[in-house]
Order: sequence, then C-alpha cells, then structure tokens
Amino acid sequence: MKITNREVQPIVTPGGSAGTRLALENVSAGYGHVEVLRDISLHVAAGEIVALLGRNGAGKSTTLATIAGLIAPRAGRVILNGEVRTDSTARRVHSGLAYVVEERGVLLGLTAAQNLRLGRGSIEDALSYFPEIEPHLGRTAGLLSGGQQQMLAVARALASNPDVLLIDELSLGLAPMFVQRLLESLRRARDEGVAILLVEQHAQTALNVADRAYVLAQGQVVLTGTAEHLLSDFNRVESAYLGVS
Ligand SMILES: Nc1ncnc2c1ncn2[C@@H]1O[C@H](COP(=O)(O)OP(=O)(O)OP(=O)(O)O)[C@@H](O)[C@H]1O
Repeated sequence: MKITNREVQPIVTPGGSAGTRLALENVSAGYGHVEVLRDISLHVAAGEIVALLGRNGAGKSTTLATIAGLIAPRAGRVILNGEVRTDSTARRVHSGLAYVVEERGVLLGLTAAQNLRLGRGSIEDALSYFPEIEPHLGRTAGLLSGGQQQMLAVARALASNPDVLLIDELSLGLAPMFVQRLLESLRRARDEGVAILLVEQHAQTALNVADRAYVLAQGQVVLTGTAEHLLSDFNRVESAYLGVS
C-alpha cells in the first residue's frame, strides 16, 4: 500500500471529485531554509472526515498551517472549494475555513461566552453542538477543564458553519468522555457536509471516526487508504509511522 504522491491523486473520494472541498497538490513547505513538507498531495470531500496521522515531527501541524495560509508553500497548490488560494488566513476563514489549532485558540482571560462571540457563528449554534457548555458561559475560560476548553474551541469552529474544518490534536490530554463528545460533534458535522481534516495522536481513535487517512513520515505521504482498510492492517500503519512500509 506504499504509494507515491503521483499515485495519491487519482483516488476517488466518496461523493466524487466534484465534492472536493480541500486539496493539496504537490505541496512543499517549511520554515526558513528547512524543508518540512515534500510533495504532499491530499484531498478531502464534503461530508468526509480524513485523518492525518504520523509520529511527532512528521509534518502534520505544518500541513494544517499551510492549508490555513500561515505558511506559504514553496511549491504546489492549496485549493479550497475549487479555488487556488494564496491569500491570508483571515480571508480563508472568511470564505469558509475553520481551524482549531493545537493550543485550541481559546482566550483564557475571557469568558466562555466571549470566546464564542469571537467566532463567526452564533452562541446558539455553538451550544447546539455542546449544550453542556451553557452552564459555563459566564466562567473565565482559563478556569475550564482542558476538555471543556476543547469543546469550546470546536463549538466555536462548527458554529461558523465551515465548508472545511481543520483540527490539530483533537484528543491530546483529554479524558475519554470528552473525546467521545468531540468525536460525536465531528460525526454530526460530517453528516451536515463539512469536510474535516483531523490531526490526531491516537491513530486508532482517528481511524474509528475517519473515512480515510493519510500517514505522513518525514514530511511525505507514505500511506493512504480507507479507515476500514487501514484498521484491518494496522501493523502497516505503525510501520508507516517510521517511514517504512
Ligand atoms: N516554527 C518552526 N520553525 C522551524 N521548524 C519548525 C517549526 N515548527 C515546526 N518545525 C519543525 O518542522 C517539523 C514538523 O513539525 P510539525 O509540528 O509539523 O510536526 P507534527 O507532525 O505536527 O508533530 P507533533 O505531533 O509533534 O505536533 C519538525 O521537525 C519541527 O521541528
């Protein structure tokens, strides 16, 4: 199942290529003189959860940052809703991208309600995903648990009614109960047609919710397939983490 990027592109997404909301075409990117991503191609369709897996330092966060426009690709193209994007993060967010960063992006000195108001959606829509936030709306976000902060971040992102949702490390350090609630919200968003690219430390957790996955190693896609296929051949996923097949 080891693939080259040339082979990644012809994969037919569920819903067909016309439903593709996000695509990277042969993207290379990095920091200063350091090249991190090398010739990455991937795609996510409307109504699809795609997991981006790989060991620490493989380039997962860099991939999301490049999609969001925080890093400019040195080569290749970032395509959102069929348009090649070279514009700012703010413009991409304005036109339907939501991005939950690894640090969650919750402003700890503001209340939960104020954090939700910073988003592009309504508090009501945010609460429709996580009604359990309501009793905490007046609390300072810094006093919420990690799980509650992550729910706040995901609720704010989903309330903006995005076409494409990027999530960096959904479950990091969270109790299983919170992880389950967060995964439920992603399933609902997928059913509502959102294209979701999920970076997740726990590959099994990610593959249990995802439709497809890509494994990165040393900044390259080294394995891809349906979640079902990858779960049934999990040794191969683990080998791919090390950059071997
Ligand atoms: N701001 C930066 N400047 C220089 N190098 C960076 C920077 N951010 C990340 N890197 C390097 O880029 C490589 C990929 O990092 P990245 O954070 O994308 O990996 P990751 O797969 O998300 O890992 P993790 O799971 O640890 O977050 C690493 O070698 C990292 O040290």
